[in-house]
Amino acid sequence: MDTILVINAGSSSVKFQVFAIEGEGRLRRLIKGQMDGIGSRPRLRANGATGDPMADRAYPIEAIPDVPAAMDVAGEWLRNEARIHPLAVGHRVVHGGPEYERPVLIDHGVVARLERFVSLAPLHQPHNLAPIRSILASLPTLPQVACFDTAFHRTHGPLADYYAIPHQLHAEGVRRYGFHGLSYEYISKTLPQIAPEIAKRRVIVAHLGSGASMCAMKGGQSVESTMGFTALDGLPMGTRPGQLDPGVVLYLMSEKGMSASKVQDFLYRDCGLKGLSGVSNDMRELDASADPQAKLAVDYFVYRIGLAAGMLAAALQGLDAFVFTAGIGENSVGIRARVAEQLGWLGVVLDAAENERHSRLISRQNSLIPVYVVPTDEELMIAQHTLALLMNGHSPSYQHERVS
Ligand SMILES: Nc1ncnc2c1ncn2[C@@H]1O[C@H](COP(=O)(O)OP(=O)(O)O)[C@@H](O)[C@H]1O
Ligand SMILES: CC(=O)OP(=O)(O)O
Ligand SMILES: [Mg+2]
Repeated sequence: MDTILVINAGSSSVKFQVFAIEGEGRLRRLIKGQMDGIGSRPRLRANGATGDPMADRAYPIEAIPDVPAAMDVAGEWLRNEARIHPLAVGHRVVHGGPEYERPVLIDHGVVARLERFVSLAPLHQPHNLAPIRSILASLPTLPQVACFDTAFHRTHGPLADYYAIPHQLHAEGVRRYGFHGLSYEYISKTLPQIAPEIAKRRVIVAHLGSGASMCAMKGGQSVESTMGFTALDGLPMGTRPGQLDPGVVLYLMSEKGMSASKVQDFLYRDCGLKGLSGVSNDMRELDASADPQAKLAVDYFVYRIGLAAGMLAAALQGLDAFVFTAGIGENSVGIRARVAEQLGWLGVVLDAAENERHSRLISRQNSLIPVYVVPTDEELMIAQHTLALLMNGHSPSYQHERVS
């Protein structure tokens, strides 16, 4: 059977899926797995096509200290236990820089170009490129496809793409790229099946995971996002601060004597929920904690989502729906309830019972803005792009007409 393997390394997880290629370019999911809880409670889980469990193993925190260790365990399981020999491999690559506005077949030249963005996504890009390089070395003829977090946002107009800095820097690539694009693309493709009329209008999608961002969509296209040049900006995250006055960085360097690489490590690994709470980067542990700093960190997370919603609603000049997705958005009843409360001034009225049930629609009938929970599937998007490149040699660009 011909299969496609998809690898998605996030900041606290390594996700993978295997799809069978069926007639007329259809895909059927065979395996869905992840090694998650990196840095808190590492756990490998994999399920087969019908949700049947194939693996469920917990590891001590020291056994899986980081993403490369998680990647090794997941890779070993796929090779030695699941015995996967794919026809092609699709990879999530977080940063595509200014030149990649659609998925691309990988060769050594592509890898070299993507290496240039390692410093712009140090939590992700090295881990995205490591399996690509290792497959290129061991199986050089196996087709590999890179799918970018940044590509979906290339529909942004200039006002959403520029910083107020000299133009030359924009020309060099210092732009507001935005991330989590594969997740937003999935929501954009799925929403027309859930709410066809609303999907054509103004929607805010909140991707709340270990990394977190929000996207303003008009007619299914991205017009604005909370993330920018790197995945540090916008909402507070597991270990990243979100929006920060650049003066804080200057202070760390000039007053604290921190080098650029120390500051980088600090901003990517020691801030966000982890830094503010001093307890954990994991929302589940913060929810369960009685520590007042843990409470402050959760309050801050909810507050900043509310602020970002105001900003994105302004970008859209109104709002027709709000969507929750990703680890926290799909699973945390409490965070969803608190965010909905923050959105009360926009006319959001939560249905507490539907929220508890994790229903697709969690707002009441009299809510001015319907609120949805849509589980994301970045791996399916990657598999579809990989198959499209295998079959036609190209994948659709997002650079359709700009939405004004
Ligand atoms: N039931 C839950 N309640 C609260 N948070 C949860 C729950 N389940 C998962 N999460 C959060 O989701 C995060 C992982 O989200 P995910 O989208 O998988 O992240 P990433 O892809 O960035 O690694 C975890 O860090 C955890 O905080
Ligand atoms: C870009 C980013 O933050 O990704 P993740 O949420 O998977 O860590
Ligand atoms: Mg993720």
